[in-house]
Amino acid sequence: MHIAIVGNIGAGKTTLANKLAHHFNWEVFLEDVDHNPYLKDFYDDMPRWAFHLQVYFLNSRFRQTQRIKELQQASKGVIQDRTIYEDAHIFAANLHESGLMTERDHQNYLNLFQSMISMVNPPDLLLYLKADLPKLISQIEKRNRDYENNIKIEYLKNLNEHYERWISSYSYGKLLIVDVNQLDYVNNPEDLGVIVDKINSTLFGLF
Ligand SMILES: Nc1ncnc2c1ncn2[C@@H]1O[C@H](COP(=O)(O)OP(=O)(O)O)[C@@H](O)[C@H]1O
Ligand SMILES: Nc1ncnc2c1ncn2[C@H]1C[C@H](O)[C@@H](COP(=O)(O)O)O1
Repeated sequence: MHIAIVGNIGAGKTTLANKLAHHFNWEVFLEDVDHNPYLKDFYDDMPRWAFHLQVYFLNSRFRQTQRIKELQQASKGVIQDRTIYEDAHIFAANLHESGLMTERDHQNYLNLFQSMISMVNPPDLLLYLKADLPKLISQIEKRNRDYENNIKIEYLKNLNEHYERWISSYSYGKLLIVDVNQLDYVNNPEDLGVIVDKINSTLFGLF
């Protein structure tokens, strides 16, 4: 079983991934943000570093999907924090449309993505954490990563629009949309229970 949690920056993916992995006693695969050699430079100068960052994320996410495949073959459950699909359909697409990645770099990137994607298994369940801008902003502030302090509201808004479009056409497998605007699964165990029930119902038909 493989559940992938998707959503905008600050939506609460990592927090939920850890809690669900604990609840189901499954392996968790997180994004390795702290060792990313391009992220800080990217936020300082997006046009300069967009392509480098996307290639870095694509490769690290692809390697992760191959490790997830091995665990699935061993019948182990996996919770994944963010997917390779988001890199291409959300982030790279947004950078290109916003004029922050050139047509040439975007085409080059997409060719690489197409070569890789045929070797990626979609998750059994895609769990989309839907959050409005005020929730995203307050949670990014709460996390307080210095390089994210200057993220523009427009950037988050554009990403949210890409998420809405992508999710409305997602067809690789089961999909669960959870509106997290009013949920606080950090402080309220009942809110985590609401999500666990929805997952059980979508995946196993329980409840
Ligand atoms: N539903 C929630 N309610 C309250 N705080 C949350 C919620 N989800 C996440 N947080 C807090 O918001 C911050 C960002 O969450 P995080 O899981 O790192 O988001 P993401 O991985 O989607 O970028 C963290 O400080 C986390 O404790
Ligand atoms: N593909 C990506 N392009 C640009 N930025 C990305 C990409 N994937 C992740 N990021 C950024 C967004 C955040 O600043 C960090 C971590 O993501 P988070 O949503 O907080 O888990 O990396």
